[in-house]
Amino acid sequence: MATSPLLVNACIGTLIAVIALRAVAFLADTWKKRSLMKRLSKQGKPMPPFNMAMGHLLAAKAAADDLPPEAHSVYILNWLAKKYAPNGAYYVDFTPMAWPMLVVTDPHLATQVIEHPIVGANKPEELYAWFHPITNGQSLFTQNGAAWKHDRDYFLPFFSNQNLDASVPFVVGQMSIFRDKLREKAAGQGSSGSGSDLFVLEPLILSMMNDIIGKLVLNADLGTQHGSHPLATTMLRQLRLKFAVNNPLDNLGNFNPVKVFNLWNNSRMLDNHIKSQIDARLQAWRSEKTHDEQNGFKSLLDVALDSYMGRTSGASPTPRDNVSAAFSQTLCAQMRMFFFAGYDSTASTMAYCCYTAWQHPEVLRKMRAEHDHVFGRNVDSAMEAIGANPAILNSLPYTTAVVKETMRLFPAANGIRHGHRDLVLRDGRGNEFPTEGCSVQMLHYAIQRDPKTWARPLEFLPERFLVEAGHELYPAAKGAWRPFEYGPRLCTGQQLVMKEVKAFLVLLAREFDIRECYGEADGDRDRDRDRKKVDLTHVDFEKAHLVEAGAAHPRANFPCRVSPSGYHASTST
Ligand code: HEM
Repeated sequence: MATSPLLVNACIGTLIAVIALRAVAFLADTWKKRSLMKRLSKQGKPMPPFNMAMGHLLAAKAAADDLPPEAHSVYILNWLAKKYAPNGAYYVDFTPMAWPMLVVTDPHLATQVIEHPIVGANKPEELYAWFHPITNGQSLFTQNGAAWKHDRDYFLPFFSNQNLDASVPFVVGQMSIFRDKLREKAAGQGSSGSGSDLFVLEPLILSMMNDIIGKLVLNADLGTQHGSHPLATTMLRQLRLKFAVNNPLDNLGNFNPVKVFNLWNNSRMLDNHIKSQIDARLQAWRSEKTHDEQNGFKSLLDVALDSYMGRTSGASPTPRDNVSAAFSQTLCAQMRMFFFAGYDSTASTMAYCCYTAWQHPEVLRKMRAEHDHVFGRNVDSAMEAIGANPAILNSLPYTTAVVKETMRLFPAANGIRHGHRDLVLRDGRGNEFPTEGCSVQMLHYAIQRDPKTWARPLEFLPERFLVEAGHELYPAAKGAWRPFEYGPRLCTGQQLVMKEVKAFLVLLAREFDIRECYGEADGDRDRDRDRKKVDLTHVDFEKAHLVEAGAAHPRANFPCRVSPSGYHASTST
């Protein structure tokens, strides 16, 4: 049957109308944002050179051109801050790549943000689109108000110290598998005779963290340290796609239909995996009704199902017997978020600890001595000791300082809030920074390397976290160290992270020597570039500078060689 020309015309007409309407809405929105920046610019507020057509995109391009090719966008913001934010904050508008922002690089101003009763608790709406490929729905990262409080209550019991400590034996068990892999590498003694063959460390850490978080969050045995698992590989593929381009001007790639399809397809696969795990845990929950309570820790998913089904919630007198479709959808998005948040930034922090600690022999010496002191000289028994008594991890002040100093220099994330007309930030000299109409981005990288706050800011000095106020190394401002942010929206996983990273260092520090091999790994890259050297000036000369891959990660996945440290042999005399 021939299609009616009228119908075809109607379809084409509708399509054109939809496209036109979207274009008009887009232009109106861009105009509104540009007008705000123009007004702020006229008021003399600090910002890069502005024009109505391009906003600050040309300034971003100038910054990006000055940076190594893969550098994380925090370096663009930091580069602009050095030029345009003499008083600790500046405005930028990268629409349509990002939304108008007040970028804060001063801890006093950041403290005003998170202490504000409205702004301190509110995330910008636009963040939803950023997280969408990862979560496919609202999650604690993006929710606000009653919805955020309501959902958060499902998950908080998981993060009790008691439950986290109960998970530690499992965590160290997975770390031991990772340790065995490093032993194999170290025993291999590569062709150079100076440690293992060159390899990239971060994927091994990511697999370990996948397995840990798969269990802690989803009660699933992913086994990625022994082989691949579709949940982990799909999440990784999704992150790679999302961050395939990191020059702000290249982000137009998001309009590429193939990329859009692949993002959608990965998202569908992630939903299927998580939903089947929710169903599996629901079945387990039902059958456990007639069995004993679980021993040990409870996974985040089990905790949430418990709360929802009314089993542990005094608020709901009548226990439910099934999950609603709406709750299932919410839970799926939250689980996707927790899976990502749980493994990605922690793995990055662990890789950075290997980069920082092993480059500083004196730091390594002190950390090893602390481990000897707390665990005795038998390296193998330390993990058992931690499993048997997780609280022992609280007796490691120097190791804690190493982790904190690493997170100061290489923060995996940032803090962001939604501005409000009631909040105008004020610095000590009376400069004012209205927040209405902007997201307020607290740039951890800049705040944590600010020379006004930190003595010798680019040096790796764990001692700064051990000295008293008044000491030269003591940070000169409250809120200067904020990798987990502060206030009501601070990181829910902070305690878990600290336990995991400290255990990780106890596992590695005395047994291995780890040598970063960026120079060697870059040999090929530099040859490809006709030996044109990559300029590291604006990434503070860090070979392992941050790149965008979910959370911020060390460039090139941290190429290194490992070898047995011979530590105890050398200290036994
Ligand atoms: C090194 C590891 C981690 C770092 C550096 C980190 C950093 C952060 C930061 C900076 C925020 C606040 C964002 C903002 O203020 O806009 C945050 C929020 C959050 N983090 Fe983490 N995180 C880490 C690991 C984890 C882990 C292991 C989990 C859970 C398993 C987790 C769960 C969350 C959640 C749920 C939020 C949102 C809190 C809320 O708004 O209620 N994070 N994280």
